Amino acid sequence: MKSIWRTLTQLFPLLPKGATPFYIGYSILTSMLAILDTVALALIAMIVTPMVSGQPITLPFVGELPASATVWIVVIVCGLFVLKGVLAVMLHWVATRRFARYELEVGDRLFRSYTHSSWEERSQLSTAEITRIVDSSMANTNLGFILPLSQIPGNALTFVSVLAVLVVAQPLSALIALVYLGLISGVMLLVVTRKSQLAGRHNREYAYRVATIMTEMVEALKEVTLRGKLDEIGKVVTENRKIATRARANISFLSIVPKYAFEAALIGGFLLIGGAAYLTGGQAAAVVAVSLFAATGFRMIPAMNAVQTSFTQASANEVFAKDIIRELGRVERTPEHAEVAAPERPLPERPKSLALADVSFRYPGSEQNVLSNISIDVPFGSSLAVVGPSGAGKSTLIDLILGLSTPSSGTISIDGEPIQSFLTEWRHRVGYVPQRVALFDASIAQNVALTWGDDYDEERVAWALERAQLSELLDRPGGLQEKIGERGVAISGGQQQRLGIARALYSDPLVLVLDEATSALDTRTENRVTEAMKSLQGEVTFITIAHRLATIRDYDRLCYLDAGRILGSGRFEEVVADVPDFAIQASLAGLIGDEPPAGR
Ligand SMILES: Nc1ncnc2c1ncn2[C@@H]1O[C@H](COP(=O)(O)OP(=O)(O)OP(=O)(O)O)[C@@H](O)[C@H]1O
Repeated sequence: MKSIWRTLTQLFPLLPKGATPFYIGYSILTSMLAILDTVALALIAMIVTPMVSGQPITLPFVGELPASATVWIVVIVCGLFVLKGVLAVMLHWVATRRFARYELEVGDRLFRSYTHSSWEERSQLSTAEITRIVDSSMANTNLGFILPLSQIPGNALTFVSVLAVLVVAQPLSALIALVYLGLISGVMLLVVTRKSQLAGRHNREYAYRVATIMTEMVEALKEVTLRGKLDEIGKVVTENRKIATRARANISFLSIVPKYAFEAALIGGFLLIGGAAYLTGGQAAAVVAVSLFAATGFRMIPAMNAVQTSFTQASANEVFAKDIIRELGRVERTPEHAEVAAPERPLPERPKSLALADVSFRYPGSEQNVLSNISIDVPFGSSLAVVGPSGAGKSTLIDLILGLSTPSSGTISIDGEPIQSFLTEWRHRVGYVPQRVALFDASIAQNVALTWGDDYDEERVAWALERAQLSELLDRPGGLQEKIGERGVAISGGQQQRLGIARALYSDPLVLVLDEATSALDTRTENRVTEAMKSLQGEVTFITIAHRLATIRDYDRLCYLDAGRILGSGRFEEVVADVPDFAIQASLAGLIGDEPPAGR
């Protein structure tokens, strides 16, 4: 219980403006509805004894009434119950709408924080984790944690006020009911709440593992199928699902246990209270005590049950509330504009050069620099190729140039102004073609324009496809509107890569960054693509990572990276002359004489 309270008090300050007063107001209104219940029950308690004995009825503030007024009092009691029901439904309707609004707002905040976090932070989260944090965590917190807890004051008040009625009418019965029901409640709270907390944690953890394994399996579906690993994955999924489903079964079971335990307790209460009244006042007293306990117990027990159910539900979902606290806490610590700190300036209309000055970079949590003291000047309109062995830091360098990562030290600037000053526009003007183009289940045009709607320029899509030597796709029956399937399964690897090039060209790039962008193309198609892109030279700046050296033979400048340092830079022949390892590669590629330069 302590833990639930702590979680609730940590959560409230992080929720949208107005949420805390609303939740408190909702709790108070629910509690006030409980008063209607109590008034109705108090009326019943006041007419029970006169009904049995046939004496006149005495009501506070009203005075004495004849026994014939009983019928009217019963009508008033029924009216009060109906009124309470109607008001409760109306209140719940308003509340659920408001809760949904808070859920949306918090989800949006979390998603914005994800999209505005640093590239390194963003790339560490899996699809399953993002979905859980942004979508299901707040839904579960709202419906499974806050809503049940806000019902507790009302139900607790019902219990206390009905008990007060019993205290006035039958103090001994009230004392017995309090001790007896209190004991049962205490045991329930201790056992059921703790077990629910554990089941909630298991459910969240193992359901998430299942979602992660599924995503990984789909990513590697071909290899997994070929190696006959689908059954093995099936077993791992089943093991994890077994724990998750068992946890959900436990939550469901634990939420109904109190209901039956309290119902059984009602019978025990009759025996205890009836027995005590019989021993102290005889049979008539026993009948009155049992009738009173029946009237009050039928309200007290459901109220206790509701309190317990609220605790069970809140315990099972506390783990989601803790997720929200952790994530929203992180949002507070890193404001959403962390990445783009200052108001941005427009990018110079005709920028002259991109300069990296003494740039070093290390990944968060890593002890070593991946790039050290990199200085390069790239005049706009020229071409730069980054070459070097695997793991040298080429892709990391590209991420820095793209403005995705920020240097640990040193600066990247355009005409002397750090790229952070116009980061958003800079990113828009960079056309990036990765090794593996990420395609989605939409039309060719949508994939080229990178849009999930229909706000694209058909002519420009066709132009970009033509430049990328992909006009063949326009001949398909559906033309630009033809769907390419999930992850582009309906087109070949080379077509996927050219579609990536078309996507980069579509956005009118100032710089084209190609990361092994033609590796899946046959030599003829690669030549055609290279030739088509050459026509852009002078207008567009090319920055390319290439292992196939023939593609970058004519580049204005090559930069050879090894272990994060530049070992040589200049035109192709200059790097061949300066870097023995590159000379060997060039020789193996048949781009220079059979032997690497003598003495190297
Ligand atoms: N997110 C990351 N966290 C920590 N280290 C990383 C991360 N990404 C890459 N590295 C490390 O940084 C170094 C440079 O990696 P990078 O991908 O830039 O090399 P590369 O030259 O592009 O390699 P390749 O040609 O094989 O693609 C490697 O040692 C790699 O293990």
